[in-house]
Formats: sequence, C-alpha cells, structure tokens
Amino acid sequence: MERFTTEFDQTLRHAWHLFTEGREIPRHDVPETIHRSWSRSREYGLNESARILFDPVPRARLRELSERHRILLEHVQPDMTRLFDTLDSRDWVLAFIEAEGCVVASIGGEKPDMRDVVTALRPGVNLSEHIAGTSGPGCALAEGRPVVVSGGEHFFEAIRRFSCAAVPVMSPEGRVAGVLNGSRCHDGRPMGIVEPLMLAARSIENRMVQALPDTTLIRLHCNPAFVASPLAGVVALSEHGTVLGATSYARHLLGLESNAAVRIDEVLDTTHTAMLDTLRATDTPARFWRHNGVGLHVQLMRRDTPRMYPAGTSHPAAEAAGQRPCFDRQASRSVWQAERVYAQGLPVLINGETGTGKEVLARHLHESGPRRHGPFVAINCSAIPTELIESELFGYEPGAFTGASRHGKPGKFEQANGGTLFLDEIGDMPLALQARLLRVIQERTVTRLGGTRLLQLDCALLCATHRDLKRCVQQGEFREDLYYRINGLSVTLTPLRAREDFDALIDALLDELGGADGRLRLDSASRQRLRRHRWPGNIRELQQVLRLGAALTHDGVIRLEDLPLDLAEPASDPIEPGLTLQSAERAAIAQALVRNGGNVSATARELGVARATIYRKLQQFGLELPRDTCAEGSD
Ligand SMILES: Nc1ncnc2c1ncn2[C@@H]1O[C@H](COP(=O)(O)OP(=O)(O)OP(=O)(O)O)[C@@H](O)[C@H]1O
Repeated sequence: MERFTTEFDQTLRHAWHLFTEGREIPRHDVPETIHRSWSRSREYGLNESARILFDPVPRARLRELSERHRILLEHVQPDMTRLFDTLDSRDWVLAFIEAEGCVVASIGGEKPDMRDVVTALRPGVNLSEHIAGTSGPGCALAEGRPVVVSGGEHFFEAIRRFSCAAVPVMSPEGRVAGVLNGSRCHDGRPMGIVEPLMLAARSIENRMVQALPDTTLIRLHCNPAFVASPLAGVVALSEHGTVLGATSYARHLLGLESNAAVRIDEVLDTTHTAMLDTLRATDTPARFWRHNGVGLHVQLMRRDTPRMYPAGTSHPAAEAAGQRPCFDRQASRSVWQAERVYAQGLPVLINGETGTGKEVLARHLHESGPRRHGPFVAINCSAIPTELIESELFGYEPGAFTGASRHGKPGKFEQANGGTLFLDEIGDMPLALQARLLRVIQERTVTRLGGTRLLQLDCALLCATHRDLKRCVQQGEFREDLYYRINGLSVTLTPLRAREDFDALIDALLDELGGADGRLRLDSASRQRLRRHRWPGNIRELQQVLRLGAALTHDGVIRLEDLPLDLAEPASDPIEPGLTLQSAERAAIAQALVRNGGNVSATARELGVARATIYRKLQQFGLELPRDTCAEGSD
C-alpha cells in the first residue's frame, strides 16, 4: 500500500496523476531522469498496478552469471562489505547489479519489514527497466549516471515503499560494468548514501584498473594534494603508452571517450617516455598539461605487491604467497603452459642466458605445483667436476671409491624424492653420464654407486641450459633420446636487454632493495644509461648494479656517479666523423638493432623513440632486421 505522507510525496502523486493522463508535468515536480524512466517503462508496456514477482533467474543461469562476473565480484565485494559496515546494517540492503540488470550480490536487510527489499534484491532477480520499471538499479543502468529513486518515484506501486540510490561502476574500458545500489524503506528522510556509494564505486574502479596485467599505472588529479588519495583517477598504460584502462574520473580528467585506443601523448603535452622518466625520478606528483591547456598532477603508482606482480597469468597459490616472479609477457605465456605441464608430471626444459632467472622459474614451478610440499633439490652440472657428477646424482654406498664417506651418501635423485630435481646446465653433462641419466629417468629407479639395491624414485624433473641443445644433438654432444625425455615442454627466458618490461623490472628490484619504506629511485640519466647497457649477466648483473647504487646513494636517488664505472661511462659505438646527419641516424639505428638482437622494442627504448619510428626508419634507410633476430624481436 502506498504511503504518501510528506509534501514531496504529495507533489509526486500529483505528478504521477498528470503522467498517467498524458498531461505535462511542471518542470520541478519530478527530476528529468525519473520522468524519462517513467516514459520508458510505459513504452515497455508495463502496468504500474501489476504484481511484480521478483523471481530470480533459474539456478543454472545464476551460476553462469556468477562465474562470468567472478573477477568483477572479487573487486566489488571488499568495498561493498566495507560500506555496509559503516551503515546501520539493520536498515539497509546493498546490492551489486550487473550490466544486464541481474543482481549478482547483496547484503543486509535484517529487519522484518525489510523482507520485500531483500526479496527484490536477491541474487538472480532482474531489475532492468523493461522488467522492474523505474527503480534505482534499472534507471542508473539506463541513464549511466547516479540516481535516487524515492518512494512514489518507482513505477510499480508494489515497490513504492522503498527508496534506493544507485551508482554506476565503470569498467576499465569505460563501459558500465554494473551498478552499486543501496535500498531501504521509504520514510521521507534524505537517503544520505549517494556520496558513500560513489566513493565505493570509485574504489572498485581503481581496483579493476590496477589489476590490468602488464601495465604501468599512473594516478592523476587536478589538485596535487589529492593525487595520492583514493579520489585520484587511475590510468593503466601499455609499454607504448596506450591507455589500456582508466577509471571514470581519469577519463573525465583526460577527456577520454570509452573504447577509444588513445596514447597518453595524444592527450598530454609530453611523450610517453619523457613522462615516465620524469615520474620515475621523483616521489612527488609532476605537472603535465592537456593539449587544451588544463594542468594535471600525475604520479607513478606502485602496485600493491612490490616485487612480484602478475604478468598476464596467475597462479592463486603462488600469488597469495607473494611468490610469482616477474616474467615479461613473452615468457609469461610459456610459463603458464609450463605450470600446467609440470603439474601433470611432465618434464620442462628451461632455456636462457646466464642470470635470466632459470632457477627462479624452476623454483616457481615447484612451489606453485602439486609437489610443493616435497623438497626442491638443485644441482648445477657445470659446476661439479665431471668425476663427481655421477656420485652426486646417484649417491654411493660406503667405500664405493677412494675418498668416499664411510657412511655412503644419498644422491640428488634420492634427496628429491617426493619433490623436484632441478638439473641446471644439463647441456654440460658428459655424454657417458647422459646414458645413465636416461636409464634412471626411464626406469624411475636408481642404484647407488658401489651398490646393488634398486631404489624407487618419485620426483619431477626440471632441466635448464644456456646452450642450444638441439644443435648439441646435431653435433653429437647431446643424446637425442635424452633430449626428448627431458623436453616435455621448453620455455625460453628473455635476455634482459630484450625485455619489454625492463623498466617495470627495475622498479620491482628497487622496491625489493628499498625495503619496507621503498625509498629507492633512479634518476632519469642513470635509467637511460641502464637501458643502453648490454647486460651480459642479465638480471643477476642488474641486481648487482642496483645493490651497488643503493649502497652508494646518500638520499635514496641513484645517480650516474653511483653506478659502476663501466656503466657510468657511456658505451658509445663510434660513429665516424664527417657523416651526414642521415647516415649517422642510419648507423645509430643499425648498431642499436644489432646490440638488441633485432628486438625493435628494445631498440626503440634505447634510442628513446617510438617503435613505429624505428619501422619507418628501417623502410626509409632500406635496412633489414638482422637475420638472427631473437624470438622477442618478433614484435
Ligand atoms: N623474474 C625475476 N624477478 C626478480 N629477480 C629475479 C628474476 N629472475 C631472476 N632473478 C634474480 O636474478 C638472479 C639470477 O637468477 P637465476 O639464478 O635464477 O638465473 P639463472 O638463469 O639460473 O642463472 P645461471 O644460468 O647463471 O644459473 C637471482 O639473484 C634471482 O633472484
């Protein structure tokens, strides 16, 4: 039954009366949004006196909806719960409604007179305007803006006992992802929940943008005091500066349309690289200008997890433990496959130059796989004298050879039982031993040197090498049958000089070195210098350089003078005197391409230009990518 009690209700009743008679409603009697929604509801053929059942969709469909929106809900739930905790929980029902109008989560409504609200907002109920007429969720979805629908503003009489406020939540691409709604019984008092709903929606959007993998995050505001606050807009940029996601406030500040692929330098008066260099060199917000002259304060945003960050794929167990190492996008895909292959008990072969993280990856596979509770045993085949490899691997019985321990010793295979054996630098294993290794792997049993007892083995095998094993096979240095045995799947780690996420990796290592307060930074000149280095020792070498810088800096900013001498001096490739500007440019590009193994991204980064520029110059100068282009160069 309707309860028109206040002046507001009476004006509304009059307005409704005029609406049903098809007469004009005085302008200020009903908000425009409500009037439009009434008209749409009428066009859908709805009858305000009809009984509305609020039946949820069938269970199977609800399951499908929850599954489809699982990730979205993971972002929504924490803010919904937090907001609910600040309300008088007995009076309110909060709900999240997905873009097609179905409730996918709700909370609250303990009071007996809230039963109808709870029914209307239970998961599975469709509240789109074409079914439920004018209501907070339906109207906010249709209008794409926050709305309040109080008492008699609802289209259906049956729900005029309620009031609701609903605020859209935008996806990182700028589409409506759903609405956050708060409802309670209509009592004529102001709702007072719109602001809190908007803050929660902003926080959900922030979280969604921050979760975009393989991106650099910046936050911005027109007031520098708010840049580091939850009120700031957040933007996720690709390595080339394309906006891959942005919160609705960031879109508003930057004047971005939804779905448009825009580069940040098309909006701000700076280049993408220059902006990042400036931001990386400081902790405070820097000011950039939109092309229309509006100034914005911008700051680089560190991800919540300092060293480990998702790179396109995720393993919940390892990530929960903060153990996922940084892999670039290229390697990430193979890592994801390797996790699955390894979990099935198949061997994985890890290729990569020294220091690229082969052992880190092996440990990651072990720790995120089914054998994580067993031991992880590593042996570097190139670091042990040939005559000792056999006893190290297979163990020996007492007195098996001169100098052997009196008690005998279990080999690495035995030690790894129940877990993982990691054979590093397998390419350096002597041919004679390869035959024995193959037998052990095939038969899954081992006999210690000098013994006869057969020991059963139950360990997974991971192998790594910096050598091209296929070529070793062709040259007769590595057994073909062993090669296929250990190569269930092969993963190649990208050399540091060719990693697209070079800057992000530096930042992750700086965070790690900076400790809890994370106060370590590189100034822009030294960062440029690091980009130009060849990194023969890869991440291990980079770690060393940053460690040295961290030890030498007096204020947390690593400068050229804090870098090792060979790095601090620019490694210039001589460009002959007397060259024209054009030929100097040609030579610079050609040399940088060779230095970067043909990787266009790395070359562009080193030379401080866009990739498109490199491609254009290649064409202009008739240059070709080196034939021996490494895999990462296929960008
Ligand atoms: N993805 C990563 N994120 C952070 N640090 C890493 C990563 N990969 C490697 N490192 C660091 O780089 C160093 C070298 O890593 P690792 O020993 O795994 O390399 P490797 O390829 O096995 O080297 P080698 O072939 O010389 O044995 C280690 O200190 C490790 O912590």
